[in-house]
This record gives sequence, structure tokens and C-alpha cells, in this order.
Amino acid sequence: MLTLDSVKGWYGRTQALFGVDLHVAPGKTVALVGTNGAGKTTTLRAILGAVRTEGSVRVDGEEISAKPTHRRVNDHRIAIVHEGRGLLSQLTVLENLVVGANRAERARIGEVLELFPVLRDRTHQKVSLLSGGQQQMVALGRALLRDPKYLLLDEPGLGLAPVVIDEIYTYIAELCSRGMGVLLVEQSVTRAASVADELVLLRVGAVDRVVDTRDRERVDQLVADAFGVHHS
Ligand SMILES: Nc1ncnc2c1ncn2[C@@H]1O[C@H](COP(=O)(O)OP(=O)(O)OP(=O)(O)O)[C@@H](O)[C@H]1O
Repeated sequence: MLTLDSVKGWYGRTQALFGVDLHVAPGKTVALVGTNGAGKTTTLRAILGAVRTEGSVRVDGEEISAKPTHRRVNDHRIAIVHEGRGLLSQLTVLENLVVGANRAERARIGEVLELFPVLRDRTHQKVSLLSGGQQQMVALGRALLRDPKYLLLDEPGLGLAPVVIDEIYTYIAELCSRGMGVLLVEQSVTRAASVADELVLLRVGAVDRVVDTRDRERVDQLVADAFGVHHS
């Protein structure tokens, strides 16, 4: 279980998180939703130790909040796909996967390419020549080389066509079914409700409520309260 208890976070002197509690169980997908500036990305950064925090971050019962980022990701098998993907566009698919990968990670490249057949035929193509969806798959593949137990995704569908977003989320569901815990930031609550087990609504850097997505009534209520629109 990935657990945050009363996590506060700061950028310099500016406080962005005011006490976030959340849980991500292995095999579950939790979506962080909320309006712009609510603290979704900052919550992911707090888990990685990329902002100054107070409060508790635990992975499988172990407190990690005093650890530097590299220890959190390496010792506790947390991986992240940042918004914007962070790929090296002039390098090939394979080069992007290999850059920075250790021996064990390189040994998993074949396995990762199995998961994304569309990339298997394009390993020597420059990333800049791929579609947005294919680029997102490379970014996901890079994260998967780490064999994460918990995967953090910041807006994986950003800038992609709805049909491509569906495809990306199909992969994510597959990873979840293999036991990975997924924490994702998603702008579209409708989309989040269709892919996640739980929605965590953030409002001004704190959790407003947690909603089980099987409870359609509460999902609709969340959309209406948080975004001032009715969910169809
Ligand atoms: N690098 C930064 N320096 C200072 N303040 C920041 C920085 N990044 C974010 N903030 C502030 O922290 C707060 C939370 O921002 P965050 O990016 O986590 O929100 P978000 O919910 O992810 O929003 P969005 O949906 O727009 O990406 C906002 O008030 C934002 O202005």
C-alpha cells in the first residue's frame, strides 16, 4: 500500500499542500481530480520527495518521507511518467528506453516491447516521428523498465485523441490487473471515473472527498460540486 498521511508541501515559502491523505493499494487505480492548481501534480511530487514536505509517506508500511528521491524510486519501486512525457525526441525508441537504464532494466526491454507491439516494429525510429500516443507508450515503457510496484502518471492522455487515450488506459488497466498500484492525475473526471477504482478530489491542496467509482450517484455529485457542471 502507498499511503499519504497529512502530507503538506511547499514551493519555497508558498504552501501548496495542506494535509493530503490517500491510499493506493496494489492492483488498484486511484485518480486525483480537481480544478487547476488544486495540488494534483504537487501530490505526485511530494511522493517522490521533489518538493519540501511534512507528514508521512509510507510504502508497504515503511516510512519514506525522509529519503531522497533516488532512494524512494529505487528501494520502493515507484516510477513516474511526467506530464509532457520527458522523452529525448531526436533519439530512437530503443535509445530512449536504454538511456539511464541499468542492467536489470535493459534486460526487461524485450518484455516491455511485448506489451506495446506497435513499438516493437519501431524500435529504430526517432521518437519525434512517432504519434503522440506512441510517444506516451515509450514514456510508459521507460517507467515499466523499472518494474514498478507503484506507478504515478501525470495526465497520460494530455494532448491525445480520445481513441488513443482509450488505448493508453487499456494498457494501464492491464498493468493494474497484474498487481501494480496506479496513482494518476486526470483532468477529465468522466474519464477518471471510467478508468479508476477511486476518485480523490483535491481542493486547495487538501482532500475534499474520496469516491468509489462504482457509486455513480456520488461520482455525479462530485462533478457537480467540484466543477459546477452536471455529469452526463
Ligand atoms: N514550481 C512551482 N513554484 C511555485 N508554485 C508552484 C509551482 N508549481 C505549482 N505551484 C503552485 O502550487 C499549487 C498547486 O499546483 P499543482 O501544479 O500541483 O496543481 P494541479 O492540480 O496539478 O493543477 P493543473 O491541473 O493546472 O496541473 C498552485 O497554486 C500552483 O500555482
